Amino acid sequence: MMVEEIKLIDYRNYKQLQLQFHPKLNIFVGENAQGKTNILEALYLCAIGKSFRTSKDQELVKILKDHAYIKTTISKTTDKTEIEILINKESSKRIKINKLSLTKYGDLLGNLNVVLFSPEDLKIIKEGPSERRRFINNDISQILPRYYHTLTQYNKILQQRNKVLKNYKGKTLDLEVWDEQLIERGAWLIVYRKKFIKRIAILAKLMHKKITEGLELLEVQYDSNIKIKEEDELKDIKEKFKQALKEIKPLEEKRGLTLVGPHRDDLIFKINGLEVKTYGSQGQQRTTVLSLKLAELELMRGEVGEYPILLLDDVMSELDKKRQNYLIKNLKNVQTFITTTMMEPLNIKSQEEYKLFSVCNGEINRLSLK
Ligand SMILES: Nc1ncnc2c1ncn2[C@@H]1O[C@H](COP(=O)(O)OP(=O)(O)OP(=O)(O)O)[C@@H](O)[C@H]1O
Repeated sequence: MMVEEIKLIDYRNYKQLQLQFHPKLNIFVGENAQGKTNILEALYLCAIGKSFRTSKDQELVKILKDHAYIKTTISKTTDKTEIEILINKESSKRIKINKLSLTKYGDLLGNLNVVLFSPEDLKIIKEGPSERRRFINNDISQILPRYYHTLTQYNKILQQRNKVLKNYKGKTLDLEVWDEQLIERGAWLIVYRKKFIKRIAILAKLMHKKITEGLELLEVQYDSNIKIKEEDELKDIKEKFKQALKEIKPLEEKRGLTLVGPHRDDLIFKINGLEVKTYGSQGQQRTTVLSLKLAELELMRGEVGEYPILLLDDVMSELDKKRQNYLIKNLKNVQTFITTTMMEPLNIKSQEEYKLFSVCNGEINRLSLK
């Protein structure tokens, strides 16, 4: 799939903008704080429905304005889709697909698939489990919108269950109603995470092996606090989740919190048997993320039948020459959007293969390289 065109009105530092994109490679070059990432953010917003930088939609509206408008035209092998988002500073945003308003924001997912790679992604390796869960959730939700709906329901039930636990005053607690619902949704989420992680692990291992010319073996493992096994199916997972809740109940009553379930899942990354988070060098951590991103592209293509678009926000300068070349070489069939402050690291030869845009203070001009 590809984005043919974007229109922005009063979005971030753009007053009015209309751009036609190249089907393969689009490069945004400019100094710091000119509006390069804002373009990538607008594309991401059309795919996921929220920014990757803020949870506050009002921040996306140009200062001193009341509304922001974003429109993208997406073309796929079989059809075209128009996504429009109107953000009002005072109320929630409105989304339209082919002129029809969406009632549920989750229905946006799957219309435009995206993989984002930014320096922030190192958090997937370095920081706490919530970053890794976000990575898993974002990806599966794009491939399988039902996953997003189930996750939303699970989180609501979890909140309610936690409220009951928090108000526990030493009486016998009857959590059965909450447990049933939690297990129903939670086990389903675990099944899909298990499938997703198994596939991403195979692909990431392959990518990593190629990038490191066979020197490093990358393993991605699912770390669930419900002791599930490879062969477990939905009914086994439900049973184990139920048992785990039963065993942990006294501690949950003491702590006033739900302590087992997919909201506590994690991922483990290992290179040649050693955990990347603890023992990996900066370079190994970056390469692990690169392998993961390339794996995401392949996985989405396998599921959706078309490559997602790829947003590379300021990451090229962080990779060494070998990895940059590997990345560019592997993106032949993927519509890619790159932001950069310098052109040199990109090492792209033919002008036919890309569109180059210069970004300066919320204005964009097309450039050609001499
Ligand atoms: N709501 C807003 N209204 C007006 N301007 C905004 C708004 N939000 C951000 N900006 C401006 O957008 C610019 C930042 O844009 P962006 O994050 O795209 O920069 P960039 O070109 O990617 O920079 P860098 O190379 O430093 O990452 C800043 O000048 C900031 O003041």
